[in-house]
Amino acid sequence: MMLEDPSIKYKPFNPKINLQNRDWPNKQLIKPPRWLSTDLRDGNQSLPDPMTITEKKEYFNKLLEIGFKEIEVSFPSASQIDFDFTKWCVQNSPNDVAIQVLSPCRPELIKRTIESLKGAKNAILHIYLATSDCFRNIIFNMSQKESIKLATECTLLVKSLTKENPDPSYNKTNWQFEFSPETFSDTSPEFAIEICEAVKNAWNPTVENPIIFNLPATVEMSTPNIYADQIEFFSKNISQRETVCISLHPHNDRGCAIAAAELAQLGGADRVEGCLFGNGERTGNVDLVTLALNLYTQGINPNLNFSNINSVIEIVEKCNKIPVHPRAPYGGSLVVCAFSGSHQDAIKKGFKLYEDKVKETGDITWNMPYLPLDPKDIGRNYEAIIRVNSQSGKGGASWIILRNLELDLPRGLQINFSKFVQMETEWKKRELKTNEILNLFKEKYFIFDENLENDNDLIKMLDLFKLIDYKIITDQTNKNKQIIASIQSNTLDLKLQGKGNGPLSAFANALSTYFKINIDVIHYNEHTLGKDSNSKAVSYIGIKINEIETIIWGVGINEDVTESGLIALINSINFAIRDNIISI
Ligand SMILES: CC(=O)SCCNC(=O)CCNC(=O)[C@H](O)C(C)(C)COP(=O)(O)OP(=O)(O)OC[C@H]1O[C@@H](n2cnc3c(N)ncnc32)[C@H](O)[C@@H]1OP(=O)(O)O
Ligand SMILES: CC(C)C(=O)C(=O)O
Ligand SMILES: [Mg+2]
Repeated sequence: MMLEDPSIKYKPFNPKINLQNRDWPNKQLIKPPRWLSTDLRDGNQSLPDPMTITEKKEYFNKLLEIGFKEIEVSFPSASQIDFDFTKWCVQNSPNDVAIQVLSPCRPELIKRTIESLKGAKNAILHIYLATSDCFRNIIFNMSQKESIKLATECTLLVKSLTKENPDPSYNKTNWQFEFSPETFSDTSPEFAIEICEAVKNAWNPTVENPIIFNLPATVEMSTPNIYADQIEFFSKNISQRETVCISLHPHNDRGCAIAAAELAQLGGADRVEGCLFGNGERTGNVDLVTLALNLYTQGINPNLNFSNINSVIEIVEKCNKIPVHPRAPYGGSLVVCAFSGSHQDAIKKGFKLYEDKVKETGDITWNMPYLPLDPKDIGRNYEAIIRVNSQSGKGGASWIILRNLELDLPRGLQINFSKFVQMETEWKKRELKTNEILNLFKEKYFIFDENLENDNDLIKMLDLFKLIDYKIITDQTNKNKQIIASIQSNTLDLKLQGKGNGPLSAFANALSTYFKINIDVIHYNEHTLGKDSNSKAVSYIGIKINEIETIIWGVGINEDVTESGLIALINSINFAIRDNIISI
């Protein structure tokens, strides 16, 4: 049960950090960090079913494809799979990629770990020892002094077995060394410096080959500004800073890992360790996809390529056996979808302006309501952005019609169609899929293809009038038009005649006479469909019958623009017959 007064059980985190004049709040991120993927180690160790070798290989190859140059591939002393996979990496990783492996500060495990790297071109040997009071007291019963001694001895052991190892199987490797004062986020800042100074002295790094101090938020203890302070304090107080690479390893216990990683980079960090989509112990490691794409949307190349994010998600889900959350930043399946009407309206208008601007000026600067990233940049198409349910407005359905049928519906027709869509979503109590919307549109406005059997059955079932033939005669004296047209339904075969100042008004008059109604053409517009010489024309017509307020819409498509208008008019009559506005 939650306590009414949690302060009797939980104390506020206070790292007692002595940082005067902190610099990080005035800085901005201007370049990407060195990235390390720990998917195959920290991510893997947190899975209910750790990856098989086959899965690890597949994952590793995807990490290479994304562009990772440092990959923590295993904990070789943990299992034969990890050991064997490390050996596979030694054989198969490209020359410019460093494989990293982890071992606790336990000499026998360090020896086994280094064995797995025999023959590697580039390797990072990573050891860890928890340094916080809590861990030292509860787990190891070790004083600060004893911890420094163990860390130093283990570093010297690593040194003798790696960069100072005379064995030719080891001395050709380009060795880097990483030390993690595990639980750094809960460690006294002064003690973190003290133990890292001892390790640094033991390793003896150079500017060309710096030591990596990985400063993990093993457990996220506080708001991200505190982590940034801890990193800035470390960065300002560690000696020979130029021989040190400061690495971050934020976990996400409080849900702030992204912010912590970003602010801590401002605090002076050079490198970030994390996992794709934030897999990892408990609430996970920091999500490298989000960090990288956050940089990208600020105009900074992150050096990681997520041009085909779906292929990344596929591998991550398959190998981790954990789904990527539909709302995961950037990658989640629902992230580039708008269901709500006002969002759809804004996105639709934004796209229209953007596409026109690109066409006219070549300027591709992105400035889109609700979409911080162009979905195409990560391999997503625009079709899926707008989806339609009961929360949608006219813009959503008309976007889908535009994108799929190339029909740029006039506003009045959009409003008219959206009422049918609304009824359908409420009746079905769910989202309408693209095909359902397209079929609904075709059915409501009779956009049938006579070459399709199904469509032909519908034409017959609905008893629609079709335009069979027509002739336009121009009166040479007053330029008026006369139309002689044949229209046909299942039961009727009609020859109609009418006059007007154009083919449309002549046909409207012919129909008015036959149906004994008054037809007013209130709206007409047309555009071409497609871009080649065989393009068809589409016409949209809005009519009023007997001065009734409701506008009845018709759509017609034909190679000939005049004929498309006549078909649109016939379809508006079909619409009126179906809705019992006129009877035959
Ligand atoms: C924060 C992190 O993610 S750290 C990485 C954690 N990852 C893993 O643990 C995955 C792989 N681990 C394993 O396969 C196993 O735990 C092994 C092979 C490392 C060790 O297995 P075991 O020898 O059976 O020991 P066990 O797992 O029970 O570990 C506890 C022992 O290690 C000691 N230990 C724990 N952490 C550390 C450390 N950082 N440095 C040194 N010793 C440590 C404990 O004090 C304990 O010693 P004790 O048995 O004398 O009390
Ligand atoms: C081993 C270390 C770096 C770790 O995973 C952690 O502290 O979270
Ligand atoms: Mg970790």
